[in-house]
Amino acid sequence: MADRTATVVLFGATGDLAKRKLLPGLLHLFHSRLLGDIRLVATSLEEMTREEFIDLASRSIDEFSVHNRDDKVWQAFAKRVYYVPGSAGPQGLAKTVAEAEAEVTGTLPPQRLHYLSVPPKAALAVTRTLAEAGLAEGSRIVMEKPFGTDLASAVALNAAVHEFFDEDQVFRIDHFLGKEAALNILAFRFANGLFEPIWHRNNIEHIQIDVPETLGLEQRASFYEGTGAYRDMVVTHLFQVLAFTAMEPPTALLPQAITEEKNKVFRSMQPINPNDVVRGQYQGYRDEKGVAPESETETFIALKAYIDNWRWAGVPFYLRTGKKLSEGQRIISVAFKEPPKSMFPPGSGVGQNGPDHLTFDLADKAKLSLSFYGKRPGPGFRLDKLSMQFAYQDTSWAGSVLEAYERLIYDAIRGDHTLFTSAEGIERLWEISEPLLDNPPPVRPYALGSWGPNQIHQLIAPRAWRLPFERKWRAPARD
Ligand SMILES: NC(=O)C1=CN([C@@H]2O[C@H](COP(=O)(O)OP(=O)(O)OC[C@H]3O[C@@H](n4cnc5c(N)ncnc54)[C@H](OP(=O)(O)O)[C@@H]3O)[C@@H](O)[C@H]2O)C=CC1
Ligand SMILES: O=C1O[C@H](COP(=O)(O)O)[C@@H](O)[C@H](O)[C@H]1O
Repeated sequence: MADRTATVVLFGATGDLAKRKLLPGLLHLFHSRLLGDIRLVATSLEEMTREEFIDLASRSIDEFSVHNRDDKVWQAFAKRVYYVPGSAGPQGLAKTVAEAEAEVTGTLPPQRLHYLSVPPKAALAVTRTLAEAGLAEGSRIVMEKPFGTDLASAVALNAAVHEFFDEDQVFRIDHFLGKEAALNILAFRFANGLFEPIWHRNNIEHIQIDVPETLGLEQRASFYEGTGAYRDMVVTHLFQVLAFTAMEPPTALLPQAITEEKNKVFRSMQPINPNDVVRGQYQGYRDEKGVAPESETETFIALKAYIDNWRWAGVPFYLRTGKKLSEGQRIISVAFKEPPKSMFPPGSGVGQNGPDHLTFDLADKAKLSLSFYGKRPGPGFRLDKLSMQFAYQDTSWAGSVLEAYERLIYDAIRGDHTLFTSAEGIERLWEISEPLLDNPPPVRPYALGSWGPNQIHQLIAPRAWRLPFERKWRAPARD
């Protein structure tokens, strides 16, 4: 496959995601030579020339790429970039793709990958355009989340997509599943004999999946107003991460095996009870450009979820995410049960700093830590919370990390579905969301830079949110 060329047709090429992640990611894939030659056919609603788009791409890469730009590589890539506005219609698109592929050599035709980086409401129109342009057959299509906005729309969207594309051509992307740190959950759980034997309700008291953001709307008000934090982050990323954390050992590192185990988790999830949900809206949100003055869209959500199976019955999973919060973090905390009896006398410190935790930090510079009680040196028996920590930055692999979108585009071009989500899984997640979507609790205001509305403490009591950490992570040796 490495020498098979690819044509990436990027819809929504002038949008936020394309500028921040996809254009820098495609340049990096081209530079890394993981794939054969790449052509990019960019398209959006904006009327602009090819030169103007290349200029936009160049500026985006300068601003957002995490890799150093090599000018020679950029010049070579820019020659492979084409632009066609949506107004050119299916024929115009087909013509530009033909032009882009005209000089491609090789025994096999280029693998076409259509990336739909467009708002959910535009996805269907784009699939129709592709079919009318004769670009559906033999191609692969990447669909961005959220896949629909509720069960009915997800079912309709899947059915409509299947009119033009077979399921094996469809790659529903969830970039959290492409993050190295998320993949490391699988490695940690299933490549070691250490933790899996205790990874269940007998030993685990609760789990937190906490993804606060300091970011605001970032010029995405029109998208966000109709979406909100639950659809933008929970029904997508946080539930997918939950599935990696909770699933049974898959029989193989293969798409069907992984998808089946994730779907079993989703099937076992109890419907989300609106009484177990706190919705919030940051103060000033309604004054943002593009936001309705009486908007009820939540910019924050915290909830309690249950997986009703043998492994997890009765273990609460607390999920939290929101905009304009105090810190940007992506943390999974696994809280272990405390020992049933303690020989240590009151005042010795045992249990005073919460339970033992295994913590996955899903940041780009991923970390992992295990906290436990240990003895403080000196006379008597004073206990304190200690931890063992691992950071990718401490290893010689730090430079090998592929950004999540790079990894997933690479997989999609090669036809590997392992890290993509299935129609069945998505529909089940909308199904368990119905009670909440039908009957959402009121949105409560929260201060900018806070951790959300006060009600979050009642939601988790008698436990406590782990973020903010009182104790700092050890700084990685290398940065
Ligand atoms: N931004 C992010 O951080 C992330 C976004 N996503 C997902 O990516 C998708 C795009 O998001 P984002 O880039 O933020 O959105 P933007 O609103 O910034 O960009 C959307 C792009 O789609 C184009 N577009 C809009 N309507 C149509 C249409 N009917 N036909 C063709 N093109 C159209 C827009 O063109 P024009 O500008 O000319 O109107 C624009 O280029 C969404 O599904 C979102 O959920 C997923 C993960 C992260
Ligand atoms: O999908 C989305 O994810 C980003 C957060 O992703 P990250 O990789 O930067 O953590 C979020 O800001 C955005 O609202 C959402 O659409």
